[in-house]
Amino acid sequence: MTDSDSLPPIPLDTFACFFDLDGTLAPIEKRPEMVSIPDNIKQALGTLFNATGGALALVSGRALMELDALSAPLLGPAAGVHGAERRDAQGNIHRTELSPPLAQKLERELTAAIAGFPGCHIEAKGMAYALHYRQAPQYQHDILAVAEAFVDRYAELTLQPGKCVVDLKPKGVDKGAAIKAFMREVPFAGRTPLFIGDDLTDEAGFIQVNALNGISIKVGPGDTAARYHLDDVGHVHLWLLSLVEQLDNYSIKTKSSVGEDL
Ligand SMILES: O=P(O)(O)OC[C@H]1O[C@H](O[C@H]2O[C@H](CO)[C@@H](O)[C@H](O)[C@H]2O)[C@H](O)[C@@H](O)[C@@H]1O
Repeated sequence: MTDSDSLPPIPLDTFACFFDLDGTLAPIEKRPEMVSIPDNIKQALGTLFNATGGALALVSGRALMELDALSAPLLGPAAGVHGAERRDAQGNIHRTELSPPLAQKLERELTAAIAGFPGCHIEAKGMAYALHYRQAPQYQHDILAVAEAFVDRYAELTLQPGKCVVDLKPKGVDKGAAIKAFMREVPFAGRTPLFIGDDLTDEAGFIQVNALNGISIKVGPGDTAARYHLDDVGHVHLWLLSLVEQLDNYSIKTKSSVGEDL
């Protein structure tokens, strides 16, 4: 791992960029609905989207609809729910779904199972359920026990732990598989992948990107497969803005050298 000053140069015209959201583009908040991405960072994402020829995607544990709302006006390729839903560059949506009766049953049963733990709440994402305990960390073990019991009962599900949360998601779904799918498609194919994230769900993405000789960046502390490191969301923002600035400098230089030739 290296510190924020040691990230390699990223020639955007040859890179494909994948960004996690919570804890990476936006700081962690008490509740999911309190999160926002600053306007200048959304603008930077738009600039990077153009500079990569559209090879830029958010890859998040959140539902796709929420990703779109949080990153608007950007509306490009994206993967939500840890990769269970993915919008490719053509706008086609690929979903790993649970049957509607099973999804409704699970939501009912999970809501009942955590009702005895005040401060904990459930985030239903269609094919996955996040059990949040940030407001009541004393229930961490109880919430994990609930999640494990459901995984034992329902063969379709697997656990995805995260920051003060445990997700129950469909088996076979992870951020590495989502990045792999993007990297097979235009305009991602043939480029060098870069993925930046902060949490356990991002580790599958780091492993995939390392296997493709890309750049994996972990935000914050903790064991990781990522090869590079940024300290926190503030450093992620500064680094993104520096990538945009490099583009601006390049275009100023290009314009002035064109001017000299005339
Ligand atoms: O893959 P990500 O984009 O990082 O999404 C991971 C989870 O993020 C959200 O939960 C986390 O952020 C919340 C807001 O800061 C925080 O309150 C919570 O404790 C964190 O776990 C989101 O709500 C989940 O659905 C995502 O899976």
